[in-house]
Amino acid sequence: MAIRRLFVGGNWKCNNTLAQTKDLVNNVLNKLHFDPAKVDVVVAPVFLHVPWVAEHIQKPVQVSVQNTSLTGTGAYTGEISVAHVKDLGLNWAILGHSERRQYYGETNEVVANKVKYAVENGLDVIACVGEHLADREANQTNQVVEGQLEAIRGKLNEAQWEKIVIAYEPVWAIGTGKVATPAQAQEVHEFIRSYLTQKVSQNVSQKTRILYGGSVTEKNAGELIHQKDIDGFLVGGASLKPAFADIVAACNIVKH
Ligand SMILES: O=C[C@H](O)COP(=O)(O)O
Repeated sequence: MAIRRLFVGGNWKCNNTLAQTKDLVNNVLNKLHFDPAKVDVVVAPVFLHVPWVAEHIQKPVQVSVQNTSLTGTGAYTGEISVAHVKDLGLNWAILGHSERRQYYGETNEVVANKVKYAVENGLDVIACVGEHLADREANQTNQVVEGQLEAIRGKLNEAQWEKIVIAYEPVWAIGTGKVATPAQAQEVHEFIRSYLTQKVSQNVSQKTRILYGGSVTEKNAGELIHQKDIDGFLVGGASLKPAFADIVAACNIVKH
């Protein structure tokens, strides 16, 4: 089995005043202790705070955006293009988060096109997938996740998967305190890995990091990270707190 470097993403969503962001960077993120050979740590502030964070955060913590435009630069009022992200020297974007899908009408097709455009223009992408509670109750979890992955797969060639991290985030577990059990998360992660083996390649399947997201805290991170196919987390609420340091510490390991 390939050894995959673990990954902890902090998705700050639409939270924090600039003062709170500065406090989080100065007092939590710039005091993290981790080995970048073992774990990538990537945080995604609101767009307006990204330049300040990018300038003041200490490496090896990296900075991501939470969305990018489907288009390049030009007459697209309100959008932020991949070129703007690259211009700040940043390399990461979260795309297809369920909140983008749910509140901003991003379909599988839109998400896949954004992923393709971002990857072709040099970004690494945290591509989010996950089912709603009704899907899970109707035993449709795998079908929903497969549909989301199929749309993305249709736009990428095999080499481009090197720039993809998948985040499995069951919508019913996001911000609800209802974390998936380690067994529930592992089951879907295993499904995603086997999807990659069958539909892309064994090599991509072994190399691609698959993150879990949904009510991850310092209390459950330790057990979740030891599941075979969980390669890290995309953390929402807890990434705004000092507890984020404990989640990073839980992932500062080499999994065999
Ligand atoms: O992107 C992060 C996920 O939506 C998880 O959010 P949460 O940790 O607040 O449940």
